[in-house]
Amino acid sequence: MNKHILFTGGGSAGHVTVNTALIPHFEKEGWKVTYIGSEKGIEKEIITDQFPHIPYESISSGKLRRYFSWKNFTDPFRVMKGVMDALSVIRKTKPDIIFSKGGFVSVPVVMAAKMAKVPVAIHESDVTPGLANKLAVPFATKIFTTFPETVKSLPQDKSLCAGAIIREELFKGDTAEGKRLSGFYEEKPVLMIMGGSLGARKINEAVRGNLADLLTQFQIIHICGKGNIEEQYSQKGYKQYEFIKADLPHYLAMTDYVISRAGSNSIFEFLALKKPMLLIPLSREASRGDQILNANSFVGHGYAVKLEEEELTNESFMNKINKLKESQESILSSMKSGQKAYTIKDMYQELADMSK
Ligand SMILES: CC(=O)N[C@H]1[C@@H](OP(=O)(O)OP(=O)(O)OC[C@H]2O[C@@H](n3ccc(=O)[nH]c3=O)[C@H](O)[C@@H]2O)O[C@H](CO)[C@@H](O)[C@@H]1O
Repeated sequence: MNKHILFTGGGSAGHVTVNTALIPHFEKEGWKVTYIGSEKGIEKEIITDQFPHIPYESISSGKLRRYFSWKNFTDPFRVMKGVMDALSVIRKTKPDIIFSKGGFVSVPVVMAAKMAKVPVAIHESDVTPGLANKLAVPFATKIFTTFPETVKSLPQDKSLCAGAIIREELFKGDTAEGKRLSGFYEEKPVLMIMGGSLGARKINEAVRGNLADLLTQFQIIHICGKGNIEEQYSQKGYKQYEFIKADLPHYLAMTDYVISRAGSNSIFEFLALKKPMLLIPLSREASRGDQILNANSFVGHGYAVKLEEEELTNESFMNKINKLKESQESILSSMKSGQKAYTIKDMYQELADMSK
């Protein structure tokens, strides 16, 4: 009988892309795949769009907030309902292993897996574990991390660094196709701006505030997030997108420099594709500060230039872009001798060995 793996993870694309990287390999090896996500999260759109044939099971899920909200009182009940929903999917589908990429929807699934005695692997992409994965750790059989330093803050007997798991299609981009799609045929270098999978208002403002100056130096692909396209800025050499799906590899292939938030998956993708990057991490005010640690680690390795959001002004933005251009050679040379990560095949083997 075919083996069966159940994936979970969602809330933002960063909690889905590792799953989308692994799913095709499991299918190629003849495994049956099921996905558990929330009814309204971005994971539903990504999974049902890329893998329409895979059963997508929605469960109830609360949001894990670090701030006061009346919903904090009702959400524990949603999480409990989520555990019961997940348990019923697990009992019905009988997976041999569960792989969780984190995000709040994954917590009930990991809890239910322990109750159903199914082995669970979780993957943590950031330097410090997110709240969802922190809650999941006691229920996990094994924990894989992207950054080597993360293992120190986890139970040693079940944690190991696998590195970033990167979608194979990202390496198959075609520069000519990127140029055709964007209509960029000038000699100027291409700058891609990616404000995280959900966009970033402050970065969008800095780009638009300096647009005339930037366009003298670059052709620009600006991924600005859902609802953030501002048509009045559209012009030759400046293309705006809410989110790029299947064509992302082509746009990346023609890209010379990147300006980005410091979400773990994105920055490891830029590293793997050798794109010098200016990182503007999500501030400590708006998050637990994980992106600042991710960015510091990359600056420390010589892969990136960093600008803190608190210091972001039109002037500092342009200064850092100049620094990025000046550092191109040294960044590319650091990237050549970078950390080696697990391949999709290595990760497949680890998970296959863990399954019942
Ligand atoms: C606001 C927030 O909570 N951010 C977190 C979230 O970031 P976020 O969801 O932004 O995640 P990442 O930057 O890690 O990954 C984004 C993924 O979306 C893909 N992509 C992005 C734009 C696009 O147009 N098309 C596309 O396919 C990227 O290639 C990448 O694979 O998860 C990361 C990994 O846990 C964390 O480090 C971030 O702190």
